Amino acid sequence: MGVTPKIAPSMLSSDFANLASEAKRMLDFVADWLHMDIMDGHFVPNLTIGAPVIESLRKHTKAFLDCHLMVTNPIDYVEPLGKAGASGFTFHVEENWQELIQKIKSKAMRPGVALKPGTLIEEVYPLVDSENPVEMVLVMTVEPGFGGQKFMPQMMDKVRVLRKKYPSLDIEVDGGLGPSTIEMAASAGANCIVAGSSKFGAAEPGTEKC
Ligand SMILES: O=C(CO)[C@@H](O)[C@H](O)COP(=O)(O)O
Ligand SMILES: [Fe+2]
Repeated sequence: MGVTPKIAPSMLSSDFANLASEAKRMLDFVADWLHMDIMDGHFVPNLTIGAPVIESLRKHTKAFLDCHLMVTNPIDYVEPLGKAGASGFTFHVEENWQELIQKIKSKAMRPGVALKPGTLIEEVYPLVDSENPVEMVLVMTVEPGFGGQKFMPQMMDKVRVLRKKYPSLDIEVDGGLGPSTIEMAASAGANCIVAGSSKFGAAEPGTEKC
């Protein structure tokens, strides 16, 4: 694509007791967006944060809060997250996507759809081709649920196919991205890179964008 990808540190790897200062540290060094993983302990076997935490963080930053919903019934989260100040609302492919997209937009958030490693790429086409489309596709490069897992390079085929079909779509990759994998994702066509453990584990998260 030839553009510098956006970097979205996953706050899941931050020190939650110091969320505001951790966010500031990332924004000062490297972050374009802050990636917020919302997990309900049901859709995935991990429980993280919800609207109250987004609301608290919003008081400390104007940054784009890129919320990745790993929950059963994401529609129940639209209103509270909209009120809390979320910027992006990315849900995993599900049947009632039309209503979901409409509701997300009505709360002034940016809708996105996420693909687990086992989800076929064809499943997102209707959501991107719709008259009321999602504005981003998130390609998961690990199984959802936890930070610090190993990048799955075979997911780059999905990124390449999506980039070819949708030249101006935002394509985000999420899971196991770091110095040795970011280049592979960017050259496949990803223009938003989520990086959790690699950024928070680094003494210096780096000033480079990619
Ligand atoms: O959505 C998820 C995990 O389900 C991610 O956003 C991870 O939190 C990314 O962390 P790293 O793999 O970069 O450590
Ligand atoms: Fe995520």
